Amino acid sequence: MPDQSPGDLCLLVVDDEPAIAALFKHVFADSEISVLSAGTASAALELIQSAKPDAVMLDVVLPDADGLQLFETVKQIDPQLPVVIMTGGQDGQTAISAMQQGAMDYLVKPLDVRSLNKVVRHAMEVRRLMVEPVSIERADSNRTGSSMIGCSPAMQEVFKAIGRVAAQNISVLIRGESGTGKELVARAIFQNGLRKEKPFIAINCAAIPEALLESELFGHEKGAFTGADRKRIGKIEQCEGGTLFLDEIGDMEAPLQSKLLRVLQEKQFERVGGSETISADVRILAATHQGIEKMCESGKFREDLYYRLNGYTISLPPLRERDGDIELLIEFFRQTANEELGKEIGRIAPEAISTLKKYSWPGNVRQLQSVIHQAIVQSSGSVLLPDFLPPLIERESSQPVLPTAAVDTTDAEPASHSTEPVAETQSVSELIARHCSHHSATLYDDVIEEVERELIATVLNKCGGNLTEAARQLGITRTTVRSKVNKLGIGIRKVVE
Ligand SMILES: Nc1ncnc2c1ncn2[C@@H]1O[C@H](COP(=O)(O)OP(=O)(O)OP(=O)(O)O)[C@@H](O)[C@H]1O
Repeated sequence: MPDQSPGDLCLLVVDDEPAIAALFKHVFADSEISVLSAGTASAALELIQSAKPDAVMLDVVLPDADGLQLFETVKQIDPQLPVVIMTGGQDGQTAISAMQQGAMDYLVKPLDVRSLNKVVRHAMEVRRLMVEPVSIERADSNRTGSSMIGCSPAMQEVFKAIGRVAAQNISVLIRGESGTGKELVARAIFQNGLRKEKPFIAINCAAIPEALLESELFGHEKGAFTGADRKRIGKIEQCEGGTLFLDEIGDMEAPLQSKLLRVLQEKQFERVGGSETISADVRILAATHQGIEKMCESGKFREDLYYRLNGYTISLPPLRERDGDIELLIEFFRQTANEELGKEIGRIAPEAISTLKKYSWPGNVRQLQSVIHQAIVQSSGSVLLPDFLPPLIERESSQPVLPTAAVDTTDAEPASHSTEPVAETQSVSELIARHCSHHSATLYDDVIEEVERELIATVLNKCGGNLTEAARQLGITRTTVRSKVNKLGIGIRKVVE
């Protein structure tokens, strides 16, 4: 078995054709994913128990067993292990049966590197969401998984609410601005719920175009629309008995809202283009950063669906309203960034902490995490000084505090905004020189990330925070702009969709 470092992910490829395993080994050669291979079902079962892979690629035809039978056994050993079925073009029915039995996805041979890469990375993320424990308020050094930190009264209420609601089989609506920790809450509910041994599937409704979202959720029959050359099993069917997390539910369009309502009320649905009624036993957790009540008033969101989803609501406060949490989170992210980057920044200078505390954190915890990470990348020495913080933080913190009404709030109408580029005006060569002077081992990623952050913030600023217009000017989709804003922790006071 290859050496595996603790943070490494492990993929098991089960196929009797050595060329297939060789292809996977080649594709992930320089990555954090180590590839193990098995040519028979019995070898696969042994490796699943001994090496505990994070995902399995499974050929349906094996010399000593039928792939689908093996899949059933794998499910009994570990029902949360994502399994991707690999089939020849003519095995369509097998792939469908596998999906109905709960396989995560399938790939048709000959495999193409792009879709293989995408499916494997998705499987790893699905596994992470299911098994990475979310511990509440424990930031100790033996941590494995994500911690949810917070000592503020508002977060204490959130922790209590998670405890109250997790073991009840009801829908939960999780509300809060972007980056406040909604996904963490969803995972904590799942992990403490009655369905914790069953799958947890997350779907970001804003990240998938409407037409695809319907078939992603409900599946489709062959010929349901142009391009539907095979029957497809949707996430609701795959998630049978489990928990489905619908992130950004406010972005779901009306026809889909009706279909989802039926799943909640009658526990039934039909695949796109199908007439067979399928029963659905899923617990729905939904999240939104939008003012759903206003969307109900304006007819954009079905009121009956809102009431159904809102069996219980957990509202995450924005970071700027969490007294005491910023210091805890700064310390937590200092430790995690040190571990991740192999740095030894022992403490954060009191001036830097006070600057960070004065900032309004429109991107919430995600933005704070990104700022600390970025500052630690750039720091030399053992103390993080204010000089290593992005200029925007210093600039805003030295100004009088803005009234709360001027910043983005979940229920506010899209209005005025203020999006600022993160870095001071500088030439690209200055930016590169600055990064080079930190002798980082992630120079490429650091520079590209800063350029991306600067570019997107500048264009958004120019477009008055209008994501659609910014996307048009940048030549990328609105979904991509939005996910970059989140990922890069770009501070926006107001997003205009
Ligand atoms: N209380 C917390 N303690 C530690 N880390 C946190 C906390 N809240 C959020 N985070 C971290 O911040 C990042 C963003 O959290 P998460 O994705 O859960 O936010 P979100 O509200 O779902 O965002 P979005 O609406 O943009 O999807 C994650 O890396 C998460 O681990």
